[in-house]
Amino acid sequence: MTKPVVLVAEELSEAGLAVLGADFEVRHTDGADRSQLLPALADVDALIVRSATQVDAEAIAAAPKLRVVARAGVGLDNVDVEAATKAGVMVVNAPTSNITSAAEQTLALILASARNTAQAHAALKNGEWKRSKYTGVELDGKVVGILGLGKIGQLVAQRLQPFGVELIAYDPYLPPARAAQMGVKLLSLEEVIRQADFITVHLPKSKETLGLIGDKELHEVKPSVRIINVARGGIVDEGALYTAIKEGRVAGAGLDVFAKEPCTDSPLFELDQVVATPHLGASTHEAQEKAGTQVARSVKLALAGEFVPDAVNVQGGAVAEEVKPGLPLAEKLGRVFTALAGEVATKLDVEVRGEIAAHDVRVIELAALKGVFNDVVEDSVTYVNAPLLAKERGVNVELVTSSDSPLWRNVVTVRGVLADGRQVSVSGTLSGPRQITKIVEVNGYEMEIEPTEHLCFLTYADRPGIVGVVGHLLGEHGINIASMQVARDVKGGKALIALTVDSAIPAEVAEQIVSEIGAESGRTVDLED
Ligand SMILES: NC(=O)C1=CN([C@@H]2O[C@H](COP(=O)(O)OP(=O)(O)OC[C@H]3O[C@@H](n4cnc5c(N)ncnc54)[C@H](O)[C@@H]3O)[C@@H](O)[C@H]2O)C=CC1
Ligand SMILES: O=C(O)C(=O)COP(=O)(O)O
Repeated sequence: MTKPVVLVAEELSEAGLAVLGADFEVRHTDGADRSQLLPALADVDALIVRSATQVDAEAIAAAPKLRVVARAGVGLDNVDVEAATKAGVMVVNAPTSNITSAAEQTLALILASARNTAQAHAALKNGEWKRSKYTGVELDGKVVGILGLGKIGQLVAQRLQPFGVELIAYDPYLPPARAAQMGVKLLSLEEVIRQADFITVHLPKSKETLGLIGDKELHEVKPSVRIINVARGGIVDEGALYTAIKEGRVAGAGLDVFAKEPCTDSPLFELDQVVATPHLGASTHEAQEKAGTQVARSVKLALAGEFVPDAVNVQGGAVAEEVKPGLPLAEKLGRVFTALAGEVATKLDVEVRGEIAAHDVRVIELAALKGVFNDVVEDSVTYVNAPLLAKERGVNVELVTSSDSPLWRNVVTVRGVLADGRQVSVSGTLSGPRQITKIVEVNGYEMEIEPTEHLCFLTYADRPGIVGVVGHLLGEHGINIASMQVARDVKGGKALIALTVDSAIPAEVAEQIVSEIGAESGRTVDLED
């Protein structure tokens, strides 16, 4: 059997590679070099990157087998998550792996900026003993403004507390009470900018944050302000910062990140007030070990078809052990539903009843949707793009849960309303100690069949002789019946035959059966992949 291919496009820790182990074919490439990256993507199942590889729509299109993109770190601004989602590709990151390192790097740059450490060091190594030129400022008693009080912003706040600073922050998405618990006062961006002696940026790069600190803002700061950016280049406009420092409107800056990286020739590097590092926030042994092992674990889970807690483009929370067996069941029910419906429903309810409903079962809804669209679209359908496909087709999906399940311990139902108002439903359960998949209801008829690869459902007017005709016609075409069940609403009313057969029933045979028994509907379902 060929092993899944994992393409490592940037440096990954030895510990991360060790977690991948021998079950995968691990290949390496230089992700920053497009001429290497794009051809290398042709047959890979997983891609591992850091910040230097642009995983854009072009890269995703170049990887038809790709199932997961793993970012060994935090920022996902180099990954087109939307394009990945459309292609059904899972995106994961390692959200806590390097936050301590990034926070410590922030402290290093705040202190270095306050005390001119780097500049004095360079001068001394150059044979210059200059003391007054490098007179700095204390942190004690100063106001530090944190932009983005998320994971790293909070670690920075904690670490700054003992320095005797006053902490203020701008983060409209954080409850003020949470900030207050940490001794941080939440203010508007304008107030933070006006009051701070140090401004430290810990925002994600997005349309809203790009250029957030630009020329206008840099005209409103205290001239003594020092600006630190260990988040993403471009959130502080580099041109505006250069001019502000040159004009004495900003006292200094500590920069780890740049709008375009690698960056070796920024005009900012000419300024003595600027201390800069080449995106080293996450570059510690500890952070790299954590990032490498976390993403390697996620890649393994993703390629094993398991739910991945760190996936950023899969809805739903952690999956309880009790819920896991329900996933293939729900997927199968989704496929049977589409075969029965013959079209995409306008309204779809995924009902989960019984003991498992006590858990977070949102993933069951995903699995059902995956099944519903499996035979509808050409592209591969995954937990990632299934909700998107439903949305694109205007299907109104609802998850209904209830602890009440009178007949079965747990039962999952996929119920839909079609464009002409018809209702279609199929329910299933996992039965007995061996947890055998059973279909227990179709369109309101109770039954108990084991869904094998080939199924057939016939609805007709209840009368004698039908089973014989169906058996005879199938026999004539060499199709062996594995099981058959007949259910009806009332004697002489509407009846349903559910069949499992050993080989696919060709369309013309199904049509012949429907016509000979005058069936209201006949649906065949082929569940093999
Ligand atoms: N220099 C380096 O090597 C590293 C840089 N980073 C970067 O640090 C930044 C922060 O990372 P985390 O703290 O882990 O992220 P996070 O998601 O935990 O925190 C971001 C905070 O920003 C806030 N926020 C988001 N959009 C906002 C907006 N438009 N206006 C105001 N606030 C907004 C959020 O509410 C959140 O509290 C990211 O840009 C990440 O890429 C992360 C690790 C290492
Ligand atoms: O994790 C992040 O967001 C970082 O900026 C770290 O980037 P890196 O993995 O060092 O290229």
